Amino acid sequence: MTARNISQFWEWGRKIICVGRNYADHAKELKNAIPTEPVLFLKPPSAYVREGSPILVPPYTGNLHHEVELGVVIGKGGTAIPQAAAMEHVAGYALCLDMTARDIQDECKSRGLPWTLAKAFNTSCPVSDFIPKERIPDPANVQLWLKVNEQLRQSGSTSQMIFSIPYLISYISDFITLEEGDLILTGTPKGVSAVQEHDELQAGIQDVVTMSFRVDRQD
Ligand SMILES: CC(=O)CC(=O)C(=O)O
Ligand SMILES: [Mg+2]
Repeated sequence: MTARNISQFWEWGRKIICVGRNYADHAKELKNAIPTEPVLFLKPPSAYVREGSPILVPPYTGNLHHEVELGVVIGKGGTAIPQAAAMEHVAGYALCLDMTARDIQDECKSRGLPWTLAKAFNTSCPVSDFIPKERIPDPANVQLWLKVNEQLRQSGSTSQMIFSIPYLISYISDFITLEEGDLILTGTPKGVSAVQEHDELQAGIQDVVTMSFRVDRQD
């Protein structure tokens, strides 16, 4: 059996745990309350898409939004991980998009239903190459950006997060055991907006990584 390599964690079939409303400026732009505890939801591993393949607009949405986010790749699993030990469980990072069918999410919210079809569809998690932990020595202070057709839409620092990465790892692992290869999406800063078929998205983490994706309509 060939050994698995964490640098291809998206092929492992592990969980994607997403944190919502972790930036006050984004919570405000969507007129959501500032959370007092992390808001969590999941994407399946089938949500991953890599550069070279398109982001597909599901046929049931008319308002697909980009959300650029720092992803944290778990290298060592655990349950009830104390905050003080949380960073020992991190193998590295990835730049991610939390693609969101905003119209469907709004409808689900108003009807008290889960966000699954708004957040967990195929290609809803574009992901960059794996970034080893050493390349981002201070994940609490890196700049994320996203452009649509060369126009800057999102730019924000992870220093604006409401809940820190150690807090999130500890909080999540109290309820959901973390496993090697899991990915945590840590929330998006303000500037989310709609994308259309044929748009070109580019995103980056300051001088660490960039990635590009084309948007296509799903047949
Ligand atoms: C309202 C949202 O879609 C929450 C979310 O995903 C975020 O990043 O914030
Ligand atoms: Mg998000």
